[in-house]
Amino acid sequence: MTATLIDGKAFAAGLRTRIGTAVAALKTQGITPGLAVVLVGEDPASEVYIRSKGRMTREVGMNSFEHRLPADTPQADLLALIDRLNADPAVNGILVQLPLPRHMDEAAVINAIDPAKDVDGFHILNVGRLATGQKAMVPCTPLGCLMLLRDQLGSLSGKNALVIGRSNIVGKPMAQLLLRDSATVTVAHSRTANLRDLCRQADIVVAAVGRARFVQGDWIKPGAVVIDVGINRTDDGLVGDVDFVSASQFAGAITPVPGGVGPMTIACLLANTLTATARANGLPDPQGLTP
Ligand SMILES: Nc1nc2c(c(=O)[nH]1)N[C@@H](CN(C=O)c1ccc(C(=O)N[C@@H](CCC(=O)O)C(=O)O)cc1)CN2
Repeated sequence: MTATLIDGKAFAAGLRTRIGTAVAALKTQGITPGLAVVLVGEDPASEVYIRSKGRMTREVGMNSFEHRLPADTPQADLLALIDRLNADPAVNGILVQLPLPRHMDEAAVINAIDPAKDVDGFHILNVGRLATGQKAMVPCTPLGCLMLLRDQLGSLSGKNALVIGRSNIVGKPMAQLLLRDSATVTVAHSRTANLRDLCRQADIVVAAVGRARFVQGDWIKPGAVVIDVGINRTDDGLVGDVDFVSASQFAGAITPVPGGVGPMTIACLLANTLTATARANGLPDPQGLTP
């Protein structure tokens, strides 16, 4: 079998076009969504990501506010900036780019963001709302994976889904979203025994383990849908957590790296900013952008 390629780049472009249309309609009502992105320090990958976020925010017609702080910024100064952004009516979404410098308490910083403006969906209130099936802001990468899976499979109900990785950003919210869609979900991680056997039973594999080419082709159940969240910089360039060449021989469909999940992360950030703007203005959630 040779897998169908899931083109996340094209899907994300289509999503951004729909978002742009919705933003244009909001503007006729005098509402312009605004997204504030905060970068502390000079991590080169983060620099690339926030540049792309700024550019794509402007391309869909939203206002982009970029805040760059030096790596040795005291945490109190970052919290003071977040307070100002929370109070600013022109700002509908706030994102603090991760990772933060080591002297900062990531949870304290994230939980200082107004949950209604938490377009990353990392605030403890949004985490709890997602876990209990309430209306939440949903983390961008797993939301993007869910959109790709639904597009590929239609219904996820009754599918065996294996999430490899238990991070707060991807693994845990991904498991919640799959459960919400009535998949039967297993969460595996670096200490899981018999990972290969678990993988061979999965109709859906979401790999977010952070190890280059970790998931081998012969672990994949023939016909399974494989979503690769990994972004690993190696001597061969950027590779995912799945050994793409061998997995393509077994999977029914698979995301590439680059060009798979990554572009969906930024498109879903814009989707969440639009959703936050609609909610702040008492409007219904935009269609097809929330789980
Ligand atoms: N506050 C947040 N911090 C981080 C998040 C997040 O969702 N919120 N996720 C990642 C980084 N990230 C967005 O911030 C991100 C990662 C990758 C991509 C992407 O488009 N990747 C491309 C490849 C780009 C490259 O060459 O590096 C792809 O996969 O095709 C976008 C956003 C950690 N921090």
